Amino acid sequence: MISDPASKYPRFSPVPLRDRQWPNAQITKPPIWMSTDLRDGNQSLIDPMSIATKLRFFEELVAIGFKEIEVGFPSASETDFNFVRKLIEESRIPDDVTIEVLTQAREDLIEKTIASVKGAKQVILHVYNPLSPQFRRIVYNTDRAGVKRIAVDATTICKARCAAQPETQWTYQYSPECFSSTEIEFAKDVCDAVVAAWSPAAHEKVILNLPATVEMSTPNTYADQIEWMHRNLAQRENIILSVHPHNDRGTAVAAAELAIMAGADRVEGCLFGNGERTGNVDLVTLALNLYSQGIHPALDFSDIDRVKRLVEECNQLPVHPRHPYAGELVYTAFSGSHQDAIKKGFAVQSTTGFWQVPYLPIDPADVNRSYDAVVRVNSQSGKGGVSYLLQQAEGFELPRKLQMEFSRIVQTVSDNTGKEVSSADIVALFKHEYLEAQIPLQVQGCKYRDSDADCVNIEVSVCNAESGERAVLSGSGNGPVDAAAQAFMDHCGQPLFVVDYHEHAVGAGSNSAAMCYMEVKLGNHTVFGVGRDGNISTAAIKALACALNRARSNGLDINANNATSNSAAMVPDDRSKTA
Ligand SMILES: CC(=O)SCCNC(=O)CCNC(=O)[C@H](O)C(C)(C)COP(=O)(O)OP(=O)(O)OC[C@H]1O[C@@H](n2cnc3c(N)ncnc32)[C@H](O)[C@@H]1OP(=O)(O)O
Ligand SMILES: CC(C)C(=O)C(=O)O
Repeated sequence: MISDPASKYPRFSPVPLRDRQWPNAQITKPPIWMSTDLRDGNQSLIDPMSIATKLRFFEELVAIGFKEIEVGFPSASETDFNFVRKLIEESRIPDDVTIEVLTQAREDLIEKTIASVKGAKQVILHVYNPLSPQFRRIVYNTDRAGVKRIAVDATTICKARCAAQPETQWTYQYSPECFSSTEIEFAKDVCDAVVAAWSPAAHEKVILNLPATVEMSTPNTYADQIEWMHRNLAQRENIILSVHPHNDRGTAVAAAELAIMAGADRVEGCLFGNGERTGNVDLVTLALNLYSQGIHPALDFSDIDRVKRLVEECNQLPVHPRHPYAGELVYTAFSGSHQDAIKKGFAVQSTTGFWQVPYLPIDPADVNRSYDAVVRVNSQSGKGGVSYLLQQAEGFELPRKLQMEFSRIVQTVSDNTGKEVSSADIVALFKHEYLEAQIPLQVQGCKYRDSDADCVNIEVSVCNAESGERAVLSGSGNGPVDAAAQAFMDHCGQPLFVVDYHEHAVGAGSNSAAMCYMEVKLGNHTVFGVGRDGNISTAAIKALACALNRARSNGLDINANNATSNSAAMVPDDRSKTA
């Protein structure tokens, strides 16, 4: 970098438009879309597409809903010429789709281009030449009159050649290449002259396409340029005003949107922003930006991954994982507060009414992306994401404090591995930490004896999973949980108090089970236990046993084999069997 860029890069001069109207405008309908994937996109590829690949892409563009498709530069390559012939000769162009072909403003190239589309029902013939001072001076060594003459002469030639092929319905398109860096009055002068040379019939319109061939200014400046042209062009009523923004500054989408607000009727671009250098404006983003504002773009991206796969295969270029609406990671939240808000958003989101899930501008389902992939967990994640995935995968509804406890366990794993923790990993961790925490105490069953409304007497059969010893623990209380707590307290020799518990069913019908999450105070320790069983009381008793086991594995001194006055001592396995 040089210390004074001002000595190397002149600042862009704005156009004189003080009473600009576009800042107050709103976009209320989609523009006319024109896909130039098979021309501007194709010309920028490392390996340009074969005829077969172009055909696949063309068919996808038709399926998406494009009605105008620039299919190539037939005078530049045999592949493009033959591709256009194939489309026409094999009747592959639907009646409501117009193909477009590009040519330089040179007679020989115009002739070849017109020959390439012989037999087509309707064609947009697109002619361009650069007008800017830089190109006049450096590339073409001519003056204003010189480049204007090229444009007007080419238009006159096109007019005559098209008239000789009347079976085709022609639309003429002229692009003053480098429009955004051309003196604006001069660009208007050439465009007016071109339209006059074509002299459109009453029902006919000429497309004037004003490219930001290289994006050189902030998008508001481009919008000023478009509004200026919109207000000053001589035959505006006979003109479809089109824009063709490139993305050199990374603001092509904004430039296109502001240009529509400024009066543009039509946008040319490529899917996912392919194109020369940093690309053309991304039509997927533009379309889905409209969609997110409640305006149907008239393009179908309801299976965005299918479109993305096809474009990646044809272009041999990947779509960035964070590409708006389509990237692999864009319906994913890693950070805790985002996951929390998304989880809460899904909980309040109903099937009707406005979309209101925070952090997700559109419903992923609308582009056939799955909710399952919405939340992913790494070391930046919090309880929201972890518990969301657990709920999605297994239907477990963890109470808040348990969510906090378990997310710390998950975070330790992700900190240690430095990697994302998958949904399957989270389920396995949860099962290992809680549902399989059956050492030493494993609940085998329970019985109630002589119980009434005020007092439940319970006998819990347990087994020491390490030694195989068994015991029956007895307790009494005002309900099954209270009675079981009493039995376990006596057994482990520690004061035991159930702080909180939460239950719910998972699954349905014969596969349904009860889940119980229990917060237990053991001595000075608070610990969670989780139990799952077909019987709701047994699930609670298993949760209690789980809490004891976890307290012990966390270092709390619990004598699992403790015998007290009202509980049985553990006995070896065979003795209990024979008893
Ligand atoms: C911004 C864009 O993306 S524009 C589209 C760019 N795409 C392409 O160019 C597609 C591939 N192009 C090609 O293969 C070639 O350029 C061809 C086959 C079309 C033409 O090749 P060539 O005849 O060798 O011409 P080339 O493109 O090098 O241009 C040379 C001449 O054409 C003139 N020329 C270039 N562009 C234009 C234009 N748009 N209109 C009129 N004349 C032009 C130049 O002034 C130059 O003239 P000179 O020989 O008198 O100095
Ligand atoms: C031919 C024109 C429209 C072009 O591709 C450009 O200026 O980028």
